[in-house]
Amino acid sequence: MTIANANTGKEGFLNLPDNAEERIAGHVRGILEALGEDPGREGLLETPQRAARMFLDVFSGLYEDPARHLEKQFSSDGHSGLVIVRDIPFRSTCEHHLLPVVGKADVAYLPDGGRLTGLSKLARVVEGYARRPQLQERLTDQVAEAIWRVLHPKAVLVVMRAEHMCMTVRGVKAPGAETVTSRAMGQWADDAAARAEVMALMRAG
Ligand SMILES: Nc1nc2c(ncn2[C@@H]2O[C@H](COP(=O)(O)OP(=O)(O)OP(=O)(O)O)[C@@H](O)[C@H]2O)c(=O)[nH]1
Ligand SMILES: [Zn+2]
Repeated sequence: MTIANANTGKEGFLNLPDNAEERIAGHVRGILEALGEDPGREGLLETPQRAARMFLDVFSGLYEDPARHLEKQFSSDGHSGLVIVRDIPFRSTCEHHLLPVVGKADVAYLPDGGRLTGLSKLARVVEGYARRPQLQERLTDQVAEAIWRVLHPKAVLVVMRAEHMCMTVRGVKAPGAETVTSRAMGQWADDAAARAEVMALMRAG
């Protein structure tokens, strides 16, 4: 499915616009010129094209549906306990400043007696949504909602911890400040004690 804005819709993704790399490179050249730099000097000659490839790489999640990774499912063979994959590293980009966000995600779900997905698929979903201009809150919601929608579990909990370079290299300059966001769905949204238990397991040594 293709929709107008991948980050305002709950599902879907964009088509890569025509000549995207060339157009981005032209704008990067314009930024360098506006800064008073000389885009013709040796060190900057290939920078517009290189930066364009970088943007297309870090925003590649706009052009895919990350939830599709969860469609690869298999039988739980009777396992009815929860599944946690923790400390999944991710890199995203804050949509306000276009600076990196670097962090870790803990993803947990309680299978509904039947289907499991591959562990790596949970990391692929995080990666896919992270590769968009993001708010950490929206990223957290998108990962939780994709698992809820595709796997139909009894419960989902996603916790993300990240450092925002826009708070580190500029502005308030608070290196080391960590932003923590969470989204619980299903049983864990309603049951605070169960949610606390999962959070304790996420952090257990
Ligand atoms: N809620 C939320 N805020 C974010 C995220 N990433 C960046 N921000 C914030 O977005 C805000 C943008 O605020 P503005 O006042 O418009 O921009 P600014 O003048 O550059 O703000 P300062 O960073 O305070 O200098 C800042 O407070 C950032 O810290 C995020 O993932 N979630
Ligand atoms: Zn920012």
